[in-house]
Amino acid sequence: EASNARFFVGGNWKCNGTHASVEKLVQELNAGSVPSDIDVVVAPPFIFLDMVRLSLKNEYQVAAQNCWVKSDGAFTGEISAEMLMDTLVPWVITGHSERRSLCGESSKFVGEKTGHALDVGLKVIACVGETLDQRNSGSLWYTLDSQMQALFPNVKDWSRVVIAYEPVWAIGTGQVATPEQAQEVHAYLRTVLANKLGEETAASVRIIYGGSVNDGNCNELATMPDIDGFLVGGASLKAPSFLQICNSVA
Ligand SMILES: O=C(COP(=O)(O)O)NO
Repeated sequence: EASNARFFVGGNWKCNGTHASVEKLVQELNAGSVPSDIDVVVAPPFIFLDMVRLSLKNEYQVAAQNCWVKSDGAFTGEISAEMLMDTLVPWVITGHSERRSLCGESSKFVGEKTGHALDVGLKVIACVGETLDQRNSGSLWYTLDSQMQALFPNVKDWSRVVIAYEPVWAIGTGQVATPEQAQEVHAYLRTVLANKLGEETAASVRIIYGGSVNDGNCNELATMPDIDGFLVGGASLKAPSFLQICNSVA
């Protein structure tokens, strides 16, 4: 049973970086300090994962931004969960909305991928979130519920899962969800978990918010009872902002 820190802050670097910029970012993160009682996990592109894992100080952990749904084999271009375990990468992000939209990943596929990653031994940040159309057309709760229900048949060990709520309309737009909007969805996700797993397990699963988080809006968001941290995109590429966000949740 993983003994999880109460709060979790992830940094999703997405498809960004050069050796030089990654080296600089790692140096700046190593020069900074983060609270010891939170999990801080950065997700570089695959090609920089080993370099970052080896050069980041122990206060930080690393994640892959994705992995394949099956074990090693004839899957050209894919990286397997087994390879991540073998290279000592403990975390993986699954179901990011950019992969759902750009790579056609269905909730069923994300559920299977999440289950496989956990079965292999990884810890998973599983992403859910609605588009603006889904929110405005009244299918917000249906969308979130179906994304969550796809996880349950595959996930056996919820102690190694973090749920990231990332409204698509807030990702990369500067239009952050209000604390009330985020709390409303996080509370709903907590209820979905409780209905399936019981209150105790539901309370132990970190539900983190992502979508235009920055050092100016993180403090108010962090005060919400069901927001257990963040999954930060753009602001995670700037060490001062990311460090400020990490220190806002403690
Ligand atoms: O996709 C995101 C959020 O990105 P931004 O912070 O750039 O909106 N996290 O995984």
